[in-house]
Amino acid sequence: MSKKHPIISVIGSSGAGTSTVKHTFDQIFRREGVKAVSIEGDAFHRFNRKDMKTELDRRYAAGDFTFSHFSYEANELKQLENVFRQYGETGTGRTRHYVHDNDEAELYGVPPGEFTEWAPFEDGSDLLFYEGLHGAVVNDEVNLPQHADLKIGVVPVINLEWIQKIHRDKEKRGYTTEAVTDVILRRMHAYVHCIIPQFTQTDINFQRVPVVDTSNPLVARWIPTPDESLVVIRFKNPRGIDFSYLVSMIQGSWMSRANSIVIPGGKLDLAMQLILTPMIERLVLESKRA
Ligand SMILES: Nc1ncnc2c1ncn2[C@@H]1O[C@H](COP(=O)(O)OP(=O)(O)OP(=O)(O)O)[C@@H](O)[C@H]1O
Ligand SMILES: O=C(CO)[C@H](O)[C@H](O)COP(=O)(O)O
Repeated sequence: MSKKHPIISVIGSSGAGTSTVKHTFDQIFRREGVKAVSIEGDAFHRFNRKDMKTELDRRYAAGDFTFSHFSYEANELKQLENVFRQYGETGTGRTRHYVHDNDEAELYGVPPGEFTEWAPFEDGSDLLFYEGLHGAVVNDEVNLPQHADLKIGVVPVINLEWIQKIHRDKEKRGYTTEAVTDVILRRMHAYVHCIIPQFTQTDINFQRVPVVDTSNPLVARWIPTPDESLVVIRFKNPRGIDFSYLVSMIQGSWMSRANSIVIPGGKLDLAMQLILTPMIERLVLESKRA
């Protein structure tokens, strides 16, 4: 936690929708005049695409079938923790980009599967925004949530998460369904051990639930739309959350537990604005007073 230089950490598996959620945050930052600097979790992968393949082959030959981008060891989590710590203390730090596809290659001038050079954050930011796989990991080496002031989980139910990943990886990154299915299978061990434990560390989880049949996610022809889904929003600590205000403002919503509200999928953006804007305002106000 850093009152002076706050950090927001948005955590989700690959294809969960963290980049989509970042868009909503960007709108709030713009409207509220908040200057944020951002980190993508993929910037902290340990290997470029070619070296990752070599490392995977080496581990396979040695009988390790559980290694993947979800594994702690495939990522520079200590470096990430150092960036969180440094930003919290001084408001400075650095990041880079992992380039996934040709569009990003054109944007960053680096081929797909490579990293850009490290570059310092712009000076004078109000907060740091992280979005990625590992922003709330606690293990023997790191404790990331202790540095973050607001932790958000983006966790569609698993069939939907797979559909979102398969469609995004096919359309934007040029992979086949079979290749994405292999990746999902290979990542399952680390999904259970490295990804999901984080969602008990998060302050708020947004869980999209389809209300159409997704029994076979591998053959779904499109991603269930917002109108074909509900979102469960769960607050770790419901104290101070004005549920009656939220339920009255978000048409069609209801409380399913004392700390959870269910909203129609199409109201996700509105719900995020209503819930997150005052939280972000408070973080920035307190940072200016610290
Ligand atoms: N609320 C939503 N409603 C409908 N589609 C969504 C929603 N959230 C995400 N998607 C779709 O799911 C796919 C994956 O989303 P996104 O790129 O945001 O995932 P991600 O978590 O950032 O993935 P990665 O970390 O691997 O880059 C995209 O095609 C996106 O349009
Ligand atoms: O989205 C991901 C993790 O969040 C990617 O799977 C990871 O960054 C590796 O990318 P690629 O398979 O394109 O080299």
